[in-house]
Amino acid sequence: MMSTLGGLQRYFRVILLLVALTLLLLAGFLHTDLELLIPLFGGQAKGPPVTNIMFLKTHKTASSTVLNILYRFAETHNLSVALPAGRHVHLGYPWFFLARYVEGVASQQRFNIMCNHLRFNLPEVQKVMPNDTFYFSILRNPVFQLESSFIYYKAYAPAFQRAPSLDAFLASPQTFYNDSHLLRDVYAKNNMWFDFGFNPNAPAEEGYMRARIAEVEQRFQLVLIAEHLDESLVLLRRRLRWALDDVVAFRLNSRSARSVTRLAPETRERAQRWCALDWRLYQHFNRSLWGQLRAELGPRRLRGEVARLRARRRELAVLCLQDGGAPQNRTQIHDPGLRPYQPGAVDILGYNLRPGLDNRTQRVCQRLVTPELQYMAHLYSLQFPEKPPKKIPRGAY
Ligand SMILES: Nc1ncnc2c1ncn2[C@@H]1O[C@H](COP(=O)(O)OS(=O)(=O)O)[C@@H](OP(=O)(O)O)[C@H]1O
Repeated sequence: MMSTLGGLQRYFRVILLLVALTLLLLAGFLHTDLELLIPLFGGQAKGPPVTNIMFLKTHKTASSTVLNILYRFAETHNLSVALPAGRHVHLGYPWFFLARYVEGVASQQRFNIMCNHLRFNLPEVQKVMPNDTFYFSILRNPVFQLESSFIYYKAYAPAFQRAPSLDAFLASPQTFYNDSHLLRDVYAKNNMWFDFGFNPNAPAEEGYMRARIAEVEQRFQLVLIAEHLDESLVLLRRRLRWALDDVVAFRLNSRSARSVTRLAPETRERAQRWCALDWRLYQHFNRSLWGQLRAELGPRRLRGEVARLRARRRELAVLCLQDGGAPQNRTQIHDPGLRPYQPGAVDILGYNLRPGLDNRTQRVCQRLVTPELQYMAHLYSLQFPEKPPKKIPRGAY
């Protein structure tokens, strides 16, 4: 009798193992999102997808790539976006955000998604966004963020105009940077700190920095890190309970290699000291991201999720993009609607779509590669068909 029971138990274990293996194989074949199966085994992913979201779009931090994710989600789910009013292309930046910078704010109670450039000002944001809004942002290593800003805003920021190079600027920043030019020079010092609504010229005192970082931590449920964008997107996806395809994105708004300057070690150290507030902010949230990843996923699961995200991105690149998926410079992008804004002499890269795509695929692919300004103008026309369409500033064409 005992041996018959033991035999039956073994038999059931083998059957269970076979069922689990079959499910895994099927999921692989059908590209099924395994997390959809996780609730069956008592895992996470409870509740509907999060649809009320505020993304603080910091500058030169991969934020246009994240914005594309949000615009696509808004468009495919018919959600309202708090877009800049009238002919504007951002929400009052570099002034503190005010609710009246949003188109239609008087007639619409609240919006689902807010993600255009603004300087963070919580009480005014709360006038536009619902109480249960998910707040998140993104930071990048301030050394590379500053290097990117220096080239991108060279012709615009007085501090950069006067400096012959970033090396020269950082060797003697006070020669070029003047507090009284703050509005145009916000890109020249602690720009991410400024975007969060803080004073970029404040002394880097420990107590002050700690207090401001605590404020950010209290309001923002997540801060992504550009150097670890895929890991960040895995976590974002978990928090928002979104599908894998919702967070897959191509790299947008990147410069050609010829526009990127290699920095000497002493220039990097100077940049860290010059942007000490940003440096502290970045270090804190980089540590915090990895702490959350360890606690919520662990290294094996994280590796798996990142691999799936990258595999899907490669698949979409093969499906959608011409030229083997490599980003192209402005003269090589055939469709003006896909050509990103080009400030000054910088070469900002974009993509060409593969010709002959069927309508549905074309729509999916086009959304993935539409630059920020063109996408904003498109959403604006959908949301406000009665208003004159947004004009894209010169430089995009
Ligand atoms: N996926 C991913 N991973 C890492 N880095 C990325 C990614 N996507 C964009 N980028 C880089 O982000 C820079 C552009 O940042 P933004 O889009 O925030 O710029 S902007 O403020 O909206 O103009 C720009 O940096 P630079 O090329 O150094 O200028 C992009 O290359």
